[in-house]
Amino acid sequence: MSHLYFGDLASVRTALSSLPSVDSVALGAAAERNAQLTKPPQALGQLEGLAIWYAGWRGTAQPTITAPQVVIFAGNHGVAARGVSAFPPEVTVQMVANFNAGGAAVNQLARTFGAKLDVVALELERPTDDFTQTAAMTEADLCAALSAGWDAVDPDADLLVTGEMGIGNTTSAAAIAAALFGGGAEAWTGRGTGVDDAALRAKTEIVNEGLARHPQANGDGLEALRCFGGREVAAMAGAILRARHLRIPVILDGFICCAAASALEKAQPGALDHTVAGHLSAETAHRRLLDELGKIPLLSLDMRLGEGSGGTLAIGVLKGAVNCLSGMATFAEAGVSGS
Ligand SMILES: O=C(O)c1ccc[n+]([C@@H]2O[C@H](COP(=O)([O-])O)[C@@H](O)[C@H]2O)c1
Ligand SMILES: Cc1cc2nc[nH]c2cc1C
Repeated sequence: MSHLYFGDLASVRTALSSLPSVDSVALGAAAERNAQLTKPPQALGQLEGLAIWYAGWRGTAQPTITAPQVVIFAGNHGVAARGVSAFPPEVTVQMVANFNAGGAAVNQLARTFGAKLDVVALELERPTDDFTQTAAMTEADLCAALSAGWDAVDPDADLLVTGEMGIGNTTSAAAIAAALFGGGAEAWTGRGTGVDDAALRAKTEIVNEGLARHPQANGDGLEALRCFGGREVAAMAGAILRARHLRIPVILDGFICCAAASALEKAQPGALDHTVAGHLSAETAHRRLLDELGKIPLLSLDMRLGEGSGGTLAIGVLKGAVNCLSGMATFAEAGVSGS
């Protein structure tokens, strides 16, 4: 096997405990610039804070977004054999082919907003173990998935969206969220790709079985990732962590992406300060998860596709916000009278 960035969980913990923080000088300079732009105070609403946040992480008061990267991680889940999805597990590899051929929704959205799209398939022929029987992953599997995510981030990107494809992964995400935030399986289990009422009841029971089998995952971000999977979920966490070390701001996608991000936040509070929530998914527990993370979604369009689609759509909002901060004239420059 080729060299892994994370050889063991101790190295992951080291990466989590050495996070760079925002550039407070750039943050202050961006806020000062924003206050001088030709608009009534706060008239651009949430776009103002959004652009200032981006400027702080990029270390400049007049940033631009010219190299956004979308990465879609794909993985298969042992628990999918329990009938937790409305679709069969082979859809994961079939959709990877569709991403690579340019035929998926996220391909169109990435092109619309000038983002490059990378697809990373993670051992699709070797699903994780069924988490009701045993941990979804070994420590070595978890380190490999986190490393794949870490390695997938382009150091030259100036914005990252992490997305996923994995039949069964709303079951995995529900278990992670329940382990990290409590409240029981009922609070976190939803319809995913669209299961009916009977399948939703069975899915909820499966999440409960998993929680009962892995009590040591409660409140423990890395252990929850390992026990409940999947590889694509852990890889998103690895990518979000790498982006932090590179000071690349991240737009989070839907429920599964936010479950992955939650593992980082639990392991190291503040680990998501370089991220924003791209959208509110129609997966019902996403709102609760965003509340736990203290994130306000940029968009709310009843999307529940995954594959980074909501986060990618939000690139347009962030680009608009940043272009206003960096491109607008000040009152003095434009000769416009202030209040
Ligand atoms: O992003 C979301 O909030 C989201 C909500 C529901 C479903 N999905 C996508 O649907 C798949 C998981 O659904 P399921 O029913 O197989 O667990 C996976 O490929 C996700 O990308 C994604
Ligand atoms: C067709 C299909 C496309 C997807 N894209 C992300 N998750 C998905 C799940 C399904 C079932």
